[in-house]
Amino acid sequence: MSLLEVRGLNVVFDGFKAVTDLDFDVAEGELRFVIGPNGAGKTTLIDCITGRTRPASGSITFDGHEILGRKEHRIVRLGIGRTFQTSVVFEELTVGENLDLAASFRRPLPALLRRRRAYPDDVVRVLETTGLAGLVERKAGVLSHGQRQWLEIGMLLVQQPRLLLLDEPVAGMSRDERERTGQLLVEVAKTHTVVVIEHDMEFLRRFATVVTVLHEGRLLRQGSVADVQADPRVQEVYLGRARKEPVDAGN
Ligand SMILES: Nc1ncnc2c1ncn2[C@@H]1O[C@H](COP(=O)(O)OP(=O)(O)OP(=O)(O)O)[C@@H](O)[C@H]1O
Repeated sequence: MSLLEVRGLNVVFDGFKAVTDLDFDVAEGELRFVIGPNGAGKTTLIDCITGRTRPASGSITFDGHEILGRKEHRIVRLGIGRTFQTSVVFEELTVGENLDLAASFRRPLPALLRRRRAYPDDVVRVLETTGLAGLVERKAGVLSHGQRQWLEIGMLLVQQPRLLLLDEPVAGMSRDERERTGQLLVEVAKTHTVVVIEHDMEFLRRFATVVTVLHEGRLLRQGSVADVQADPRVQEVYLGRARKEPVDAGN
């Protein structure tokens, strides 16, 4: 049984079919990449999984339980965390405070109200995983773009989700930042299941194993990076429509 199973998903916005008959499976421990040109339905898929958008029909099970129709905060509590394309950090708080606040989601109220001298173990662990330990007292508002993205991933990790859904985590990053992010995702995927929406083909070639390609709300292709790049339909979709980044067959 897959950790996440999407079956026959259909999403309609004012008569426009954004997602059509989509099946999508992710096994526990996978690091899965989802690509597709603008408007392919990638974010809509994540919105359905997280309870933000209600589909017209279909089924989504997480660990065998139907989650369609559940409220967003209940889905978070089941262990599904997501990042957004826009940032959600508190700029006036430090890196440590942002993580502590995110972690407090799992703590009882008395622990929240008590002033602590040191950060709790889960926060310290995530500071190390994300490479932000040296910036713990830095205000989030002055972080670089990459550091801010790592903080957001950290804010998910302290909530101990089983499944992380990341929406374009390397968009706007420098080459170095992309490399570090890829390594972070590989590290995170050792203990979590991770689904990453990403356009950057170089990043995919470097870090992806299985890639799901969506196009106009449907599953176009799923396979290894090499399979996906060699598929003429995928090339057509990217070369013919997106024109942003050709999917070349070689490397
Ligand atoms: N709330 C909404 N109301 C109406 N149409 C919507 C809504 N949300 C998404 N859409 C439409 O549904 C389609 C799929 O959008 P979605 O954001 O899922 O695409 P995407 O693959 O994530 O694209 P991008 O790479 O541009 O983020 C698009 O045509 C979009 O305009």
